[in-house]
Amino acid sequence: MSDATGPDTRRSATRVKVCGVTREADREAVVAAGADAVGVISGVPVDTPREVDAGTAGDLLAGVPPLVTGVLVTMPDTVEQAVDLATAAEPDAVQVHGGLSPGELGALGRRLHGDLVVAVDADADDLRAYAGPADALLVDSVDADGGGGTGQTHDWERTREVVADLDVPVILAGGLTPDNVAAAVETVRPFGVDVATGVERVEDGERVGGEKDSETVRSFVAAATRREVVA
Ligand SMILES: O=C(O)c1ccccc1NCC(=O)[C@H](O)[C@H](O)COP(=O)(O)O
Repeated sequence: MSDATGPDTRRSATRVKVCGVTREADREAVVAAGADAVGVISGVPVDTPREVDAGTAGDLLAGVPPLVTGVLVTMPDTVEQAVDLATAAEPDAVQVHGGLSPGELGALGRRLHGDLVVAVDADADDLRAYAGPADALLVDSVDADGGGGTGQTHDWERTREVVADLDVPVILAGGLTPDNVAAAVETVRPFGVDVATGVERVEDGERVGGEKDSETVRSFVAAATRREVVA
């Protein structure tokens, strides 16, 4: 904890996950930037340029080096579906969005080899119920289907209360960018932060969905962790 005289160790230890990696070169850029986790999205019913097929997810996750966490991000209809995908892709952790109940998430967690990250709507009332089966709770600005990658921020003050209230590590997501992530960390004091669209490549003023910009990724990690950007 920070005080008037000492360093703020919680602040400097913020973990960073970069999500929606679809290409090997982007995975390498994310790792080189010093991110703690690489998210690969597969098995989602929503239309997103960040989704890859199960085989590609497995290949991308297999190339995540030791000491960096490869996260499979999915929206299963059933526990079985998530187990099958995780068995095929062999991630270090699984992040689940969508409609599984807390009971189903508990059953899923018991069948996974790695950690279970449960993504929840920042506006939901029953966050505590979802924290129970989760190894970490990802508090996100989700769309009507429960999917992420919306690029929208939410009420950080409320999420700060969630962080203070729950014992489980909380990862802040939703509309984070290199420009706002330091303020978000300062306000929410999360265990970690997560970004997808905020580090994508921009061409002719338009964001290119599914493609990361290595410079922006580096700036994001540096801003989230207060590290210097190394050219
Ligand atoms: O990114 C997606 O398109 C997506 C679709 C369906 C389920 C999950 C998805 N993303 C999960 C993430 O962890 C994102 O990083 C998170 O929602 C934050 O996204 P953004 O607001 O774009 O930073």
